[in-house]
Amino acid sequence: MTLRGLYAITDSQLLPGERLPQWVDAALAGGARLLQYRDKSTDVALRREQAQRLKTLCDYYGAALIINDDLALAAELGVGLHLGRDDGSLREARQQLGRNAIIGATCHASLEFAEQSAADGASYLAFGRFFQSVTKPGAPAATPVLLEQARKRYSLPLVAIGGVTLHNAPQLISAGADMLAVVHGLFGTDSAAEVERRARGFSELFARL
Ligand SMILES: Cc1ncc(COP(=O)(O)OP(=O)(O)O)c(N)n1
Ligand SMILES: Cc1nc(C(=O)O)sc1CCOP(=O)(O)O
Ligand SMILES: [Mg+2]
Repeated sequence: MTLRGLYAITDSQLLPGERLPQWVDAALAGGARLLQYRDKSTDVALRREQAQRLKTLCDYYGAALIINDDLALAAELGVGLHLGRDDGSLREARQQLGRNAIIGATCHASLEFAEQSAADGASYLAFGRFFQSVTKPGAPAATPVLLEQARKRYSLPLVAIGGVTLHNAPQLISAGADMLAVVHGLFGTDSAAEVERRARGFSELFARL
């Protein structure tokens, strides 16, 4: 699958109960290509059930599901994985999930992290945060210039994350982002129709720029 376009990321506080599948359905209907299940709870049964439900939705829309942090759950469902700097070995994850699995790596604002992640077998390199983030205000800051430098150095897909909105998205795509990873700027609304409208807006930017 081509890693380009909107990368939707879930948030358990923004999407409680039935809002999770409904808002995700809207994001996928609006064109999101990747969906990350990001849930920091320790309720294994609930996480398994929710991830399975999201996988069914992704399959329907032809999108790819990525699990945040949890190699065991990704392996159980046969889907992708996103790992941060302290979330375990990317090499081991690649070995376990196989060469075709999508495995993403957090690189913050560091080309050294990017170098290491590329060598360890990452499918994409994620940089951020580019703007003030409601979801993760303490994440280290990155700039579009870094994205331009990474673009020159890597042919791997580049993901931009952190405070991304429809308003600030074009400058990240112009700087070289292949995917925009978005939580609040996509799901932070009380209306599923608005989620779909935003998702379409992001998707159209990739068609245009
Ligand atoms: C696409 C993408 N990029 C970065 C992150 C952040 O991962 P991490 O640093 O491990 O932080 P948590 O998301 O686990 O809080 C991400 N999840 N997705
Ligand atoms: C999970 C996460 N990681 C980040 C990083 O910079 O590594 S920023 C972030 C939160 C993204 O949510 P929002 O779109 O609401 O800002
Ligand atoms: Mg993590």
